[in-house]
Amino acid sequence: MINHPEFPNLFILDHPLIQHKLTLMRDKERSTGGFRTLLREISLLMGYEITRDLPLTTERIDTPLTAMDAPVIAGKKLAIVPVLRAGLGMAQGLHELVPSAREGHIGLYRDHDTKQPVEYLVKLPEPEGRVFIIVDPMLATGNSAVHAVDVLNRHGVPDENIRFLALVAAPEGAAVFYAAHPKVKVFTAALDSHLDENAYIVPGLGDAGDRMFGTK
Ligand SMILES: O=P(O)(O)OC[C@H]1O[C@H](OP(=O)(O)OP(=O)(O)O)[C@H](O)[C@@H]1O
Ligand SMILES: O=c1cc[nH]c(=O)[nH]1
Ligand SMILES: [Mg+2]
Repeated sequence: MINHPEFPNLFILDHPLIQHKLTLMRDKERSTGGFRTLLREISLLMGYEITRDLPLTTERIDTPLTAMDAPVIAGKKLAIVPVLRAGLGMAQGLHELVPSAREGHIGLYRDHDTKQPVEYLVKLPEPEGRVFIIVDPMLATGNSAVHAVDVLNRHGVPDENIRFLALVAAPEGAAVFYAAHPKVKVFTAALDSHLDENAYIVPGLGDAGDRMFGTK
């Protein structure tokens, strides 16, 4: 994991398997089914990386041979919050790692002309004592990511209890997000080159929602 020198809250997950799977996903010939499978797999690997620092405690258990104090994850409970639609594919992978995690949903789409997020659904679990992981494959202008964190703040979740997991980020969006929420750590597999005139990430992977669901 590499902390980006320009954005103190941005971490690049450079594990070879994550990088390899991202390359397969970027390929425009990848089928809808292949894209969806890869998004689940890569999210599982990314989830493994970003949960490395979860605190452990011990619990007394009995093995078939003896009693022991065995390690278990301590403290805060997790909530996974996909930003609809494409975040749903990432949430699936994380749930395989932490089946007991609650799941909230934030429905947003980017307005074609203004590039501002339009909210159409918010449904979230109770905030108390919970760490929230927002998942959305694309962080382009950063407007949707900032909006999603604002929604959680209004719900009573402080920035310290929020993490953002993206697959690909643009420098423009990383800067916008850092300015708005410097305490929220962003984890991504790649920081790409730039945004094009339609605010798509270059080289990117296209429209993540459309590629995952086979829409246009
Ligand atoms: O950083 P931004 O410029 O805000 O762009 C990123 C957003 O765009 C995509 O969603 P989209 O609006 O395409 O909705 P969809 O998932 O329903 O296709 C993506 O999944 C993010 O939510
Ligand atoms: O490149 C981009 C930018 C926004 N949303 C996407 O799905 N892809
Ligand atoms: Mg889309």
